[in-house]
Amino acid sequence: MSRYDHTKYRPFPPVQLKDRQWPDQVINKAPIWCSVDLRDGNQALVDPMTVEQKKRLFQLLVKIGFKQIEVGFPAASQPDFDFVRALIEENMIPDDVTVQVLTQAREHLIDRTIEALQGVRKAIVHVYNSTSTVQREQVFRMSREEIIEIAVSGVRMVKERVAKHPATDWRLEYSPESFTGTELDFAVEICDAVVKEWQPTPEKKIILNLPATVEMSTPNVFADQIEWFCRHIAQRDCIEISLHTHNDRGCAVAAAELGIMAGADRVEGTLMGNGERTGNMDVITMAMNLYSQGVDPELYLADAQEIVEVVEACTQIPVNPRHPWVGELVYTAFSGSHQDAIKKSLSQQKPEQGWNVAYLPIDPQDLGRTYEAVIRINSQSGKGGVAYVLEADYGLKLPRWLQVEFARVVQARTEAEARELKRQEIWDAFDQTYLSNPMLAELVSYKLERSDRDYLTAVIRQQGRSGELQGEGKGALHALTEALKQVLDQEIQITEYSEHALSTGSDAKAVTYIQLKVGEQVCCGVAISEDTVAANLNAVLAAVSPTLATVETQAA
Ligand SMILES: CC(=O)SCCNC(=O)CCNC(=O)[C@H](O)C(C)(C)COP(=O)(O)OP(=O)(O)OC[C@H]1O[C@@H](n2cnc3c(N)ncnc32)[C@H](O)[C@@H]1OP(=O)(O)O
Ligand SMILES: CC(C)C(=O)C(=O)O
Repeated sequence: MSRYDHTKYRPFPPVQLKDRQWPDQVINKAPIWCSVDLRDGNQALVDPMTVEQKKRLFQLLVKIGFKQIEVGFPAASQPDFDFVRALIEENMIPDDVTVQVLTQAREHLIDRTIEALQGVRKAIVHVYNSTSTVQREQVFRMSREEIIEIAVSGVRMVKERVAKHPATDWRLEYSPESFTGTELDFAVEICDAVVKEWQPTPEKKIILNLPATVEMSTPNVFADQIEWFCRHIAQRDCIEISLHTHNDRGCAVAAAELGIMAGADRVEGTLMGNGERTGNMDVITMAMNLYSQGVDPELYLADAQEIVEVVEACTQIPVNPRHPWVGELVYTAFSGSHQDAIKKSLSQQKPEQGWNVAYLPIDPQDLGRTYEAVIRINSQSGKGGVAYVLEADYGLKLPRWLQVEFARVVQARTEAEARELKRQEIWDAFDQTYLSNPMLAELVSYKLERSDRDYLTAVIRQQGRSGELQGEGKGALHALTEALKQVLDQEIQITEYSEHALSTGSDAKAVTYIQLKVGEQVCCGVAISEDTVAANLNAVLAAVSPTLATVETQAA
């Protein structure tokens, strides 16, 4: 019999809430954020953070703008205790930041927790106990009443102890841990009992934190749980409802978002979602989701690279290159149709109309990323991407027909080498193909006499051989093609032509792109020169070079 047997699992029961209101809500302001990186994040690490690592991460959290930071479980270990002491004794906590600490509802742990907080200006003491059916029945083996008693006596112990330290501004947070696995009526009953014991006021609210300790359902069911809870809890005006979602099903952010729509005020989470098992709710993702909707997330995430570096250094967990908003590759398109759309959209942006770029939900520059990294070239890329690179880095605005031709050159290389081509390599390929190929014929000098017709005398060189061409026509280009017709003994027709300035100022250069039909053959040439006429002539010479090279006598 296979162990891979889904029938041993039961579906999560839906919440009976027919008139749910949350689906019509819109999030139009940031929730109260609380970082739990230094506690939930820390407790899930292979090697918990040292005091020094915790200090570094704390400073980053402050810089980002968190006003509430859970700094640890001081009764858990000496480093956790020492870190809280260091924050207080080294005066590291800004006036507008409140530190939060977690403790079980056990007397010796509460004593040690309060001891760690001696002298702090303000603090949130966070007490939890498990309330879910499975924990009550299998772990604690207690009745509902006994579980309520753990919570209420824990809160009472905190209340008695903090009363002895009136100089500190104390707040209480209570978590019915494993809320998602708790019957809703019981979650409300135990929280009502805690609220009654603590006696909060509308001015000094208690925080009731409803954790998806384990994510057990789709986020809409979690939102139903939150809306049901908010409707049934007593003294709602004295309570801040907080969420603490985990990512077991990969929906922690979605659950927190829907939970806010369902009436919660506050969200706990970690940077990049580090935390137990699949992690905590990722604050960066949720904050940037708000930002991308035009809502101020009230967290400053512009130094995304620094955030990634500090988190990686403190957690020893690398950030996935596909991580929402801050991953290395999340603003990069390799695929042709994406590149084409991004290139076209970017060129049409009007700041006064707001950001509206295909495939880029935000402007990467907001998070310190460059447009250069947006388009990278491999065998999935197309002409638009190649053209974008040449324009962004080298100012070349390739006409469409040349984009098509050069993209073939790049495609052949990426396929042959089975790898990405770096931007410099794209330029090198362009340069070698069109500009500095040793077999190209080039103009050494020219003389143009203008009257009703133009008379051109040009000295050219190709592969060490030089010679003179003479022709007349309407303009220099025409005169040169007429001269070349004689030499090559073939019809020459200019089928495409375009030119533009390459830079401005005294060192301005012109670039000419030309497509010719030489006999039945279509050939392209590109030339760059400070002299527009020379650029035009050289582009024609470049285009005819393969044919010219086969003519024995013409330039010898
Ligand atoms: C969902 C969460 O993330 S909750 C936070 C979890 N984080 C941590 O546990 C990290 C820090 N924890 C620790 O370092 C340790 O667990 C300590 C120091 C707090 C406690 O250690 P110990 O007392 O040795 O053991 P342990 O944690 O296994 O304690 C379990 C006992 O506490 C009881 N208990 C567990 N949680 C709670 C609680 N929140 N409130 C009251 N009692 C609790 C259990 O029923 C069990 O009782 P028993 O000894 O009678 O069987
Ligand atoms: C202590 C609580 C809030 C917790 O970490 C959880 O339930 O995941």
